[in-house]
Amino acid sequence: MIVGITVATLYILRLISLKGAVRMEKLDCIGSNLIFADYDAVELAKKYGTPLYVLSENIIREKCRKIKLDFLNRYPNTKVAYASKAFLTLSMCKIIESEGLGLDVVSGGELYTALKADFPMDKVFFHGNNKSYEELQMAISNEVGRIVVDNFDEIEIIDDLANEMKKKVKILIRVSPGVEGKTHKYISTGQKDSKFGIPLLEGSIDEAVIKAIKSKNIELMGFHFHIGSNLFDKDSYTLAIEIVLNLFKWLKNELGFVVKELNTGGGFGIYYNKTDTVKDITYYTDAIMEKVSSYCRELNIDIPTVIIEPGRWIVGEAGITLYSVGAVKEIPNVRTYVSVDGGLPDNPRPALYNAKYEAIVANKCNLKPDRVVTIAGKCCETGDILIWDQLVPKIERGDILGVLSTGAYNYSMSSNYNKLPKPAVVLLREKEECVIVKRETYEDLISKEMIPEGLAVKK
Ligand SMILES: Cc1ncc(COP(=O)(O)O)c(C=O)c1O
Ligand SMILES: N[C@@H](CCCC[NH3+])C(=O)O
Repeated sequence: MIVGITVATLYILRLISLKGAVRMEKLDCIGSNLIFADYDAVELAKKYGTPLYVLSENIIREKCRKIKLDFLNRYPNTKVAYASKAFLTLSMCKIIESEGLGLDVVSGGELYTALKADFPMDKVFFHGNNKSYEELQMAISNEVGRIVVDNFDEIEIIDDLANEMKKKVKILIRVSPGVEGKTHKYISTGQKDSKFGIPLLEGSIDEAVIKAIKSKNIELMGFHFHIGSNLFDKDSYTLAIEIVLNLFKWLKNELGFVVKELNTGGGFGIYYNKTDTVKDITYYTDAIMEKVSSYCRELNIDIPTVIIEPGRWIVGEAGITLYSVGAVKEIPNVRTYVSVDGGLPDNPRPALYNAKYEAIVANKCNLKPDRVVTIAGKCCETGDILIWDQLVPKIERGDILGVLSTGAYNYSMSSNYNKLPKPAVVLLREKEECVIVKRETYEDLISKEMIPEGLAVKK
């Protein structure tokens, strides 16, 4: 771990940031090397190889603590479940558990990871728009805190399974409020035309609610919505809250049913690049809590427990990915491609969502960026471009590139396309770094493959 920054370095940093290279928060520069969360990025790359996912435990914990301070401690009857799809390993479960937060899981595999990490099951929210019988059985037998039901069918299946297993299952019903998130189309979920949740505007919700209330095996605790991901405006949350609270009012008046919980999902935006105007967490949470309490008062209904489910906000900025630069190809008057030793398989977000990242040349952070290049991955795909236009200093084979804000939905969405082994994940701890996921080997890549006898070629 590195301690102390020279005045000269700070001056250079200020110069670089003034030139608009990258936002330098959590980043420093000592000599020529990039320091991320107090660790020398070049040394990490040397020690563990590249590509390498690097995650700062301190930053994750700071985020958890901020959420506790600014949300849980300020508002009674609130809960936070970390959306584990953003990044989930056994170690991450331990961090989240020790910070006292809950966990949102969305598959048998995520639930299995939480179970193996001994995560308290009563703090787990089990999501999914197409949970299998096996997954539901797994969730019910392990007594997860809440199953977040996505469709009418699922209520019937849970009812039957709970009856067989002699369990009483606490559920939330996920609704789609008909509010579109201002984000990439592929990560907007709250609109009417969505595969997630029961549409509120169609009346089909009444049937689902009545079915759940009537079941002796189910306890309907409340409702859930998630409008979308990487949102920078609060208005979509408050609009959705109004719509869902009207349902609460209807349930109270028509069925005498008092809703106890409202889960308003995740989706709080983070810093990826200079164009993002990042908001404090309180921008969202204060608006959510203000709307819930004022609108409940207006409707004369009880204020429910409010649950939020941030994923990216907790882990996204805690991660960087380190790559080695390989081929540099200049096409005069067109562009310069700088290829790195990873790409789409370790970060599919640029290709999937046109996500815009920023990078810094980790072994040359003291040099003034003076040219614009395109950072390409090594996959056999034209679309495997990590960053289209990145300002860098002179860059060449052997340089180390750090791509920022890769803590969320990079490792968790990684693949072995082109049979590239997945990178290791290194956790930067208070005193020393630890490998929390080993780098895959070529042997790992074929470890599950089998050759049927008849295919053997005689030699
Ligand atoms: C139901 C649900 N909750 C929470 C999240 C977390 O989203 P984010 O990581 O953007 O906070 C997601 C993912 O989009 C989700 O689908
Ligand atoms: N995978 C998405 C977020 C999750 C969307 C699921 N509701 C992303 O990388 O931004």
